[in-house]
Amino acid sequence: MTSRRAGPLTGEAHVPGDKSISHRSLILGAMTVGETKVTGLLEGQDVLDTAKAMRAFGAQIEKIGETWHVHGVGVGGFLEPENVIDCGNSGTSVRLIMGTMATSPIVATFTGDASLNKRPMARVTDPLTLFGARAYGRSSGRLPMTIVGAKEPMPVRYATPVPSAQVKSAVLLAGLNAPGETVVIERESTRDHTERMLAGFGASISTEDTKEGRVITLQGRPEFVPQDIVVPRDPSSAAFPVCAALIVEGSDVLVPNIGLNPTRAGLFFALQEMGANLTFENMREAGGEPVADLRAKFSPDMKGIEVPAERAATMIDEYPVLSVVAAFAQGKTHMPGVKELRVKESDRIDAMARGLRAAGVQVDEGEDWWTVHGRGFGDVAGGATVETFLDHRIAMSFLVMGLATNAPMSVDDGQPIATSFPIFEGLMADLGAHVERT
Ligand SMILES: O=C(O)C1=C[C@@H](OP(=O)(O)O)[C@@H](O)[C@H](O)C1
Ligand SMILES: C=C(OP(=O)(O)O)C(=O)O
Repeated sequence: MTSRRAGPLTGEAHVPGDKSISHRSLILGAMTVGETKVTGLLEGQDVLDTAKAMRAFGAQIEKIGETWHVHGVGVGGFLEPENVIDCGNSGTSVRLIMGTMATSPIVATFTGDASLNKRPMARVTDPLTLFGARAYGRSSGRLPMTIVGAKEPMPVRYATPVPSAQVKSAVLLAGLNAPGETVVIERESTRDHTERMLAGFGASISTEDTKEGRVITLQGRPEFVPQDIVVPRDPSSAAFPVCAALIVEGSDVLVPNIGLNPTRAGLFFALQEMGANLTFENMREAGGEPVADLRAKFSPDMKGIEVPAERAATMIDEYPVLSVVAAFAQGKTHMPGVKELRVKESDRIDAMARGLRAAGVQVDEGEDWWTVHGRGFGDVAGGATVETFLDHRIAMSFLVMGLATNAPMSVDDGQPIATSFPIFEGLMADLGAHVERT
């Protein structure tokens, strides 16, 4: 796919439902006897892979009109799947589902695509073995992997060694079918959708900020109550039209109804610190989460910033597109504390650095940091074809970049965009962007 400079971006961008909340709606619905109804579900491939997996464990899931109906089997009621569970490109699917089944007396084998089969799974299977589960994967904890669920699970107290909502969630979901109290301690707070949604389904869960970090305590074997869930729109998807509007001359784009949970909204504060003309309109509460309409306007005078390391977890998926905006700002944007970017769908520091350099932007990097040397508006060459390594966020970031570079930008593979943002191409075209299949 190729993108190139055109007129201003204008109008409203209705981005799809939140990916994290969509996965959790299906998984928690599958663990609940009765009917959970979900509207606004992200129908990206990652979430569809979670739906397929939940069916394999015994849940009934169907879409009628605009509503997804989930009939679950109850906590501890999972059936043993008859076949290998293919989670495609989705780390969230495989890690959360491994946790969910690890305390049931069943066996399941998981696999994924070439990207997912390279990603580390020991971070999840290490705590799951403490519950009594066993894991047999490829060397260094890679998929394909078989999990033998614990017959008599024990509750667990676990301090997560990496800042990861997927690890935290896997442990909490496993703790649902262990008798007694499961405790997760995270030094740096990560997205808290699992905690909020577990409470919504009726689990007894509490969170306390201590000097050890955030301590989350869950009582096992709850009686879940089916829910009606309205999924808010995804701030991680909103990032793309927002950042595009900031760098395309004359733009003025409204991105309505975006969830601004503080554990997710770090990018927008970083952009404001850079001097972006980005405002939150109509701030309100929906489903217990802060929500706003984002208005982004062309911002030719942005400056590079130091992004605080402690903010990393609140914007972890947004660094690729932030680095694109940074290329159009004056001065350096330094991004420390981001080692986790190296184990996403691709090594995102490496993938972005290669593409940015090919487009004429200087990037310095270390194991857990990187710095983009901004060239200022109007002075970014572009004209490169970039390898995306099966990573949707790399593909979308460079397509956004090409809307403002002097020469067009191309990505070798636009296919992965459908994992999280299947309507990206049409939505950008409706705003006036030139994004084409090549
Ligand atoms: O829990 C989740 O829904 C997610 C957690 C994050 O991953 P990590 O837990 O690996 O940081 C994020 O990158 C991913 O897109 C979704
Ligand atoms: C990291 C991501 O997803 P996952 O870990 O679910 O593959 C992402 O969507 O940017």
